[in-house]
Amino acid sequence: MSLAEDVNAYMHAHNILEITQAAIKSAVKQRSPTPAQVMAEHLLAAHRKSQPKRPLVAFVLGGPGAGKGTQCAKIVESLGFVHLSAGDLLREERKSGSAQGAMIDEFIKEGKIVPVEVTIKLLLAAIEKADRLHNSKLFLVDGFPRNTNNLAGWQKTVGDTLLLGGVLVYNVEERILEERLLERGKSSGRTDDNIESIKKRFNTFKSETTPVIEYYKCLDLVHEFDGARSIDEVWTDTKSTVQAMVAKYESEN
Ligand SMILES: Nc1ncnc2c1ncn2[C@@H]1O[C@H](COP(=O)(O)OP(=O)(O)OP(=O)(O)O)[C@@H](O)[C@H]1O
Ligand SMILES: Nc1ccn([C@H]2C[C@H](O)[C@@H](COP(=O)(O)O)O2)c(=O)n1
Repeated sequence: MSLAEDVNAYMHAHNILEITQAAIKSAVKQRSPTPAQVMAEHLLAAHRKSQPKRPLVAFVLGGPGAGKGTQCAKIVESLGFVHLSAGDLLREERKSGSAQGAMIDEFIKEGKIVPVEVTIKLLLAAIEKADRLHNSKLFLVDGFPRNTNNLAGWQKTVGDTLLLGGVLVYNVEERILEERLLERGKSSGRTDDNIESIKKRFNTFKSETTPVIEYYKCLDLVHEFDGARSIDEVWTDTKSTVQAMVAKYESEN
């Protein structure tokens, strides 16, 4: 095959003429003073759309009892997300009775954050299972990343293979959180819904989770909510934020 034939075959196989013409059309249509930029953006968007869809992840953070699980349940019901709670996965793993289970038990009672190697394995297994069995593409990762160790583990293991659409953060003052958790503790059976563990969890949230939220604020990914309002009021804001996140994801992917 001659060089010219080889080039023609490559251009034909990859639709290069059609792709280029569409990029030129969009620059001309806009009468843009910077056509190269418009064409580059058009080509990039076309490339993104041609790639397999990366799942969308929204992290959900806030103090203990801020209403993360409550709002996640509503997002699942109304917007079709899969909800993965790091705390629930750890509590489930604790039941295994292994040495790891005993370690998790101790960390939870002490309000400390379990090393990320344990948590990330559980989260990724759950994401892969939902993607494989149900082709799920929308995930809420609740209670993660809780500290810089969680954050570094996510970046190292997941990186850009999943698309982080945003971080939902529920703000509620400690006095209200304490009331909610003590009330929940009457029936939850949780080993950390008692006043000693609650105080430790508050300290961990302030010293370890707040810096992670600040980090994501710098990346302009944080959506904050006043979580002290009624469940329905918080939901109204949550719903519109998550709907906008999904709309952006669908249009760009
Ligand atoms: N907006 C709200 N107003 C009043 N009570 C609420 C509100 N949201 C949640 N609750 C109640 O507060 C308790 C804690 O809520 P939830 O379990 O959703 O919080 P969480 O942030 O997931 O907690 P944790 O981090 O401890 O798992 C529950 O009993 C729930 O019913
Ligand atoms: N990323 C995480 C999430 C949770 N844990 C442990 C420590 C928490 O106090 C506990 C309960 O979590 P919650 O249900 O309140 O989200 O689980 C952790 O170590 N790492």
